[in-house]
Amino acid sequence: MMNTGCEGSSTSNYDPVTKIHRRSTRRVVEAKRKARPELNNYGWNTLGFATSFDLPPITDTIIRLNGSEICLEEFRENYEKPRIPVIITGLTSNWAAHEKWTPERLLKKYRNQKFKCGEDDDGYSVKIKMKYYYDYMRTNDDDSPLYVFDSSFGERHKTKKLLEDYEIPKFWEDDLFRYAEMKKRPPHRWIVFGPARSGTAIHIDPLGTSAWNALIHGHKRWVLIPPDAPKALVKPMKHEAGKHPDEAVTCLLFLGVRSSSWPKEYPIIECRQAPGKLCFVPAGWWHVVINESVTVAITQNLCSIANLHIVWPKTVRGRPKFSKHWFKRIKSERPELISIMEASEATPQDENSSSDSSSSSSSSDDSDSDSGNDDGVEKRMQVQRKRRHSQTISENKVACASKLGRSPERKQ
Ligand SMILES: O=C(O)CCC(=O)C(=O)O
Ligand SMILES: [Fe+2]
Repeated sequence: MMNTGCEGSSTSNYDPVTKIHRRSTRRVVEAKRKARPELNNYGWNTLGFATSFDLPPITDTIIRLNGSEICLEEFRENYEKPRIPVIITGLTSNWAAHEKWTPERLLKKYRNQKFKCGEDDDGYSVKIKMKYYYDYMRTNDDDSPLYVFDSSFGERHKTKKLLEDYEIPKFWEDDLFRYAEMKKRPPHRWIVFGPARSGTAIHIDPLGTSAWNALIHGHKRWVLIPPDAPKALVKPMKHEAGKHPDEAVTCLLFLGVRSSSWPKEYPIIECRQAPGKLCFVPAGWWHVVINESVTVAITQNLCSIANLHIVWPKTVRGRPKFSKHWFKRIKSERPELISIMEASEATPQDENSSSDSSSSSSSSDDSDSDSGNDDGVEKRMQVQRKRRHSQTISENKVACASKLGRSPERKQ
């Protein structure tokens, strides 16, 4: 493990028991208090997942493609339009990120830069310096650790160079949100890094967008569930969710419990993602993602021609002010698309859309997430504002965990 250097340069700052610098401990404690105050008394490692949480063996059922062998039209017709999730190789081989985004190199270069690792109760970002988070990533034993999920790295002077280390792959260059003014458009790109057991709870991405998620370092496990699966099937009820209702670990335990009775009409896709592979999540698909180890990834959400008919009505409902601005820009830059937008408003909504308030995204506010919030729907982190449940179901969880460990039959 690399020497992170002494904060304050005094060796007395180094705690040989925790193997981290004392200031890291303090900063992490502060971030945790703000991001998840409901765990202050309960504790972050109470469930012992660091030693007991095992993912079941995987039956990897996702379609894999070599992106360098297919053209945009093929991708659009065969995968994007029919909304089929795929893992794509061959799109990131020339990215500098593969060299530059190891945890160690990120630490070295962005040591004193702050990244967002949560939101407080009032919706403000909780940020932590890379050097403290790095210590945390390599030493924590939390059940569901803090996760860096930062959408403004590309706008900050000291971190915007990260944009040079990757490029938008050819399949998603035509993101129609790019016609909106940068300051007005919804958050659309995130650098994401975190340790084992961190991840993203089950959600549908906001505003009917699709997403690509390119993994640079480590391994992720994905579970993807078709858009028409009812929320009650995919999400744990409050009484089943315990202290981590909106965490990836809980969702995976819950889906494991459900595996034997899973209805065949909603076939689950599971996969393991390795570095250099990119996961395409079509509009409307539920997904839960867990990191098997320390991972570093970049993800972007977009509106393409293929999902404009889904995105537009949701944007009108969810971001009325922005939608007016965007409509004007599309009208002047891509007038041929206006008919798709107008027709979509008149057509019945996509599968989960009546409940899509619920389905929508990581924002995962059950009451409404991609509707009714016109000023900053953050893809993942509004989840954290909803974590105010206090049921104790640890016995249930232990039962779930052991079942999950034995039961790989989640695939259909
Ligand atoms: O890498 C992850 O944790 C998943 C991210 C995700 O699903 C999202 O950004 O919407
Ligand atoms: Fe997502």
